[in-house]
Amino acid sequence: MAVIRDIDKALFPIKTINTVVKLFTSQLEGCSEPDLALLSIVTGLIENQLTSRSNAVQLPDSPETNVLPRFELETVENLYNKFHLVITSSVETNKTKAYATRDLVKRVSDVIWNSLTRSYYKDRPHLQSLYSYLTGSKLDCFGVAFAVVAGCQVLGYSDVHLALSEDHAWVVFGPNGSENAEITWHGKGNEDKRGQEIGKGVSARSWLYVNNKPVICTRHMEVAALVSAINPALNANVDASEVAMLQQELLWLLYDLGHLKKYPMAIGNLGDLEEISPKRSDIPCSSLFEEAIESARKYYNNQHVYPYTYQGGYYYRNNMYKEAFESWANASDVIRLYNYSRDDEEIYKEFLEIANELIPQIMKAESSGFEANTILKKPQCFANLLKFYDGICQWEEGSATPVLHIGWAKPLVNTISKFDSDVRAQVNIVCDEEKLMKKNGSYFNNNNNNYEKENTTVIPKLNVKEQSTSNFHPTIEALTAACSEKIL
Ligand SMILES: CC1(C)CN=C(N2CCN(c3ncnc4sc(CCF)cc34)CC2)S1
Repeated sequence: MAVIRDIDKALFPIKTINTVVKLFTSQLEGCSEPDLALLSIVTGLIENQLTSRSNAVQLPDSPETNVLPRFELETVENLYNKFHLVITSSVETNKTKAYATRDLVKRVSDVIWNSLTRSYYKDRPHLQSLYSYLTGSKLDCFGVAFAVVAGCQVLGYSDVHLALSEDHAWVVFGPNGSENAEITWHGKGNEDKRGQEIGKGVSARSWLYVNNKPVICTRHMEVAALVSAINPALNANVDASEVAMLQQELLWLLYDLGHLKKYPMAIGNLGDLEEISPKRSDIPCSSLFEEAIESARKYYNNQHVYPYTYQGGYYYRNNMYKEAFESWANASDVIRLYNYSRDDEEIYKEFLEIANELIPQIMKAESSGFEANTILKKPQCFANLLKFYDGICQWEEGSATPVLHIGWAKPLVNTISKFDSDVRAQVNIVCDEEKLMKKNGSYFNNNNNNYEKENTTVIPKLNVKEQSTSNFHPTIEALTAACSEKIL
């Protein structure tokens, strides 16, 4: 029989957000390993109760007094014991080995996989927690990965950990996490590769596997992943504010304990929540977005895109268009060195929205009134715009699947031609050859981490004063030339 510690039982029935924070603190600080199953059941229970139709929208006042519906210990204990039973009854528990094996990890994945509802809408919200698994036999792709790691924790394999890219999850296991395995599906209509090693072939060059720089979680970072995966959405437009407040309080707890240092997306999630409802005046959301970028540069050799799109989105929402262009150019600087593959739809949609929705809206806003400080007069903005497009062109280069199509060209030409020729004439990008050595062995195989060395940044040197040829992708070269002849 599984046992929930007495110190945690004393916190039930849970009635306020602060009590949940105390439970997490007790798990994160008070014991050797936080109990993933317990914490996922508790957050899943609260999220599902507060985002289901039956719940009227109530405005919370504060974590201390914020009243939640009562969550009884018995409810949690029953689900907790059910998970332990599902796992221990299906996988032999005469644990002999110190480390997990590929066979063991695959068998735990099979237990979860074969107990899911036959067919259901996989992208529905609120399918990420063990509560969803245990009460509805439904999990999304992240939820399956998390359940497998929680299952391996139940079996006593402390070497099995969650590995996270920006759009996929798998596990590492064995001595120093030297082994890895797929344990869930990815995307639509793709055969799952469960049990296999992580992409060795072409997929290793796709953004989906972040050039072998995934976030490798500790148990505490797996708690950060389950908290990040909390979804406060009541519907497409409204969030349940108590759930959002709970997520924000738990992310601050994890941040203050240092467990977000190597987790850029969790820092970005906290930044988004802080922008909506600031809780810590000493740490503005803008500095959280910067921290996420610094973390990705320091620990993941700047191979992650989302830290820059978190920041770009923030600047865009706050009408800081010059800064948004710089963030998006930096995002493009990351994607340029990957090969586009069919597994990369999520980041494709991200760049498509920036290029064909956000930037055109900015150009419209900037060329409507008599903006005194318009970005249309700023060479730096034009330069970052070209860098943005050039990175996408380079992303396409050498890829089996094309990225750009005519739908990209119209907004692109429209945007470039909004800048006067005298402004465009001031721009010159001197690209660093090493940076452009795309796709040959050295960049993808070298381990010299350009971002670990202090202040060593390998980025195109931007010199907006002198004239000189640039090494743009031919498409950008042609478009820029066409602009100069005012053909467009
Ligand atoms: C700038 C954005 C469009 C805003 N939200 C973004 N995300 C929301 C939160 N996301 C995440 N947040 C924390 N951890 C993870 S692990 C993962 C891969 C599947 F397991 C995704 C993800 C994904 C990215 S990127």
